[in-house]
This record gives sequence, C-alpha cells and structure tokens, in this order.
Amino acid sequence: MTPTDSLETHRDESQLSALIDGLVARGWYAGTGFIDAGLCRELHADLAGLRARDALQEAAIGRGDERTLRRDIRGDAIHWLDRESLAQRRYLALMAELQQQINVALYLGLFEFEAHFAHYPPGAFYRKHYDSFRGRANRVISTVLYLNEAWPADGGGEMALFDEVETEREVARIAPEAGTFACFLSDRIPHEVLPTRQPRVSIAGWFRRNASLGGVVDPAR
Ligand SMILES: O=C(O)CCC(=O)C(=O)O
Ligand SMILES: [Fe+2]
Repeated sequence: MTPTDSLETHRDESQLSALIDGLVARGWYAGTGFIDAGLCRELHADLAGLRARDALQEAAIGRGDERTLRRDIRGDAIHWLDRESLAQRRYLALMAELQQQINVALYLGLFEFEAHFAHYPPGAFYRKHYDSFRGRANRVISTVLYLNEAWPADGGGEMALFDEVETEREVARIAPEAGTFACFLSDRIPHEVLPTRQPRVSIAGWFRRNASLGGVVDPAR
C-alpha cells in the first residue's frame, strides 16, 4: 500500500503548537514540510491535469454582484477543490483535522474550509489586500500551501505579509517552495503576491465561520 492509499494523517505536534503560537502572537505562521512532499507532488500533478483540460478560470475579485476581473489587481487562474481526486481528499482531510485542532486551541468556531488551486503565469501578481473585512469576517483564517519544487532564489512570486497595526511594515516574505504552508488571520493581515517570473502554483484556502449580517447569511466564495 502506498502512503496515498490512506487518508490517515500524522502531524508533528511541535509544528501544530508553532502554528497556534504564531496565530496568537502575531496573527500569522509559516513553516516548511507541514504537508509531505509526496502529497504536494500529487496535488501539483492534479493541478497540471486540470490545466491540460482547460479547467481553470480567471480569478475575479469581490463577491456576488460585485465580482469583476481585474488583471491589474490579480492575475491568477483558479479551480475550486471539489474532492475529485484522492490528493484533494487527502488535503481536505488534513485541513479538517487542522480546523478541529485550531478550534480546540483557540475556540474560533471554524465550521468549514473552502480552497482553490491557483496558477500564476509569469508576470502575474496579486496586489496587497485583506481576505475578509472586519464585521464581515466569515473568512477567519487564510491558508496557502505552495506546490513549486525547487523554486529559484530569483523566481519572485513571494508572498509578503504586513504588520497588523503598522500595515506598511513588511514582516515576512515567503517563497512559494513546495511544502511551505502559511496561515494568517484573514481580516487582520494585509498580504500581497509579488510578481512571479516563473509559473507559480498553490492552494489558497479559508477556514470560515458562518457570519450573518442583517439576517443575510454570507454565502461561501
Ligand atoms: O498565493 C499566495 O501566496 C496568496 C494568495 C492570496 O492572497 C489569495 O488568494 O487571497
Ligand atoms: Fe489573499
């Protein structure tokens, strides 16, 4: 039986406490080797298959009636994870486990996880933004798993994270190397994808809480 035949997951306890501590102390965490290399390769192959079948769509910004394509803000193409492959199911099982662990540690009441593959062609970027807005914070924690093996030092495409209070101060610059996993508070941490020089692939995901405002339940996505 190969490791991928099982949905079983084993995570290092010290990585989990580093993640929880990072979220509490500064609102973000980034670590390498959080997701095993074999699963990263399978997810990468899955995304390559989706691209070959033309199953990615240009990413929009805003939601509902306000959705628009803005290449000057965001240049990736995406495909929402839909459990169609074993690799996707394994990744979603890991995130479900992480959701449970974060809820136990931080009482955040996270109740679901949504995620999409993202492909940034050379030259693409995603301007500085928040993933949700205070008071409308149905996205509570943002996650990114990178899938690019042997990312070169001059490849660009890093994710820059900014301080929660001094929002112009960059606090981390994370290379999109396969196996690197980052997470941060969606309504607190401004972040940006710097222009990439190489095709750049990742899975962006969000742990959500059901936020209702004026009786209107916030829809997913
Ligand atoms: O890919 C990344 O590094 C971050 C992507 C991002 O900020 C987003 O999709 O909202
Ligand atoms: Fe984002």
